[in-house]
Amino acid sequence: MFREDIIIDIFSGWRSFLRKCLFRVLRVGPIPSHIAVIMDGNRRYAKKKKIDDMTGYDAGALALLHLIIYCMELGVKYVTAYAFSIDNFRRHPEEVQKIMDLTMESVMLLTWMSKLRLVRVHFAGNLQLLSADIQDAAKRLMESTAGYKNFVLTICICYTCSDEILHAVEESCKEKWDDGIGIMGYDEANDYERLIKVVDIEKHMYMAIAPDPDILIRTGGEYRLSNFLVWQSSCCHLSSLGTVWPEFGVFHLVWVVLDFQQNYRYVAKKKLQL
Ligand SMILES: CC(C)=CCC/C(C)=C/CC/C(C)=C/COP(=O)(O)OP(=O)(O)O
Repeated sequence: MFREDIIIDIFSGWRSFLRKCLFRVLRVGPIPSHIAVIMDGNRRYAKKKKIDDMTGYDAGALALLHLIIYCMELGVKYVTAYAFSIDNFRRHPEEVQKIMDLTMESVMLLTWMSKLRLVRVHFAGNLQLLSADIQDAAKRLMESTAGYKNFVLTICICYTCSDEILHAVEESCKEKWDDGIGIMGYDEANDYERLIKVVDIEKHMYMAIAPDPDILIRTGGEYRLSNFLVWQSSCCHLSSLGTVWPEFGVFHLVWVVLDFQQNYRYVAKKKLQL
């Protein structure tokens, strides 16, 4: 479903010109560095449009592609999308296969886009749960784009934040063990001391590649985090939109950024007080 001409089309034409004018105005205020999205409502969109659920996911993937390009134009440096949670393996096998197919297609499209040397692509999650061909293609894409600094796209796949924390704790313990240090220690006063620190855990998180999100958008009218970036979102601006994900467009993005700008000073002050 992804074609290269779709990208060329989004970048050109009068719509692109109007969008750039709108973004220029928006840039008068603070621009978020990192936007994360929970793309909810693809099947509801399909029902509404009387199309099959799989075509709803195609429309969702296209909406994500649009968001990536809008964010690049706006000056947002990091975009993170929740494509597939570990819990989603419990869905109908056809649906699971559809999202895996879309992942493979996106890897191919992003490999084509990587010729532009603009986007660093990162897959965050328990990648061992993916099939061998997707794992290989994803790893190759991550390696080949590792040096690009302009824009970082993270696709969270086979991801839950609890799994991410478990993984980071395991890696931190292994590191201490390899260094010959036990997990708990006692100082001279016999006070309990933690040898695994928050910085150790953060270093081993799948999301260590990006700063914490400034905005977390959830579409589909839900107000839950669904195990997405729970560790990273203590200070981020949460935005729940009633619109279903495939209908998310440039005006929704503008609205969310304006809302973020309105609350910016308050959130920045809160961050300093932490
Ligand atoms: C790059 C890449 C792999 C893109 C993936 C495409 C995509 C849109 C994935 C969304 C995955 C998902 C389970 C969304 C929840 O919506 P839902 O359909 O469960 O929503 P609903 O049932 O509440 O309507």
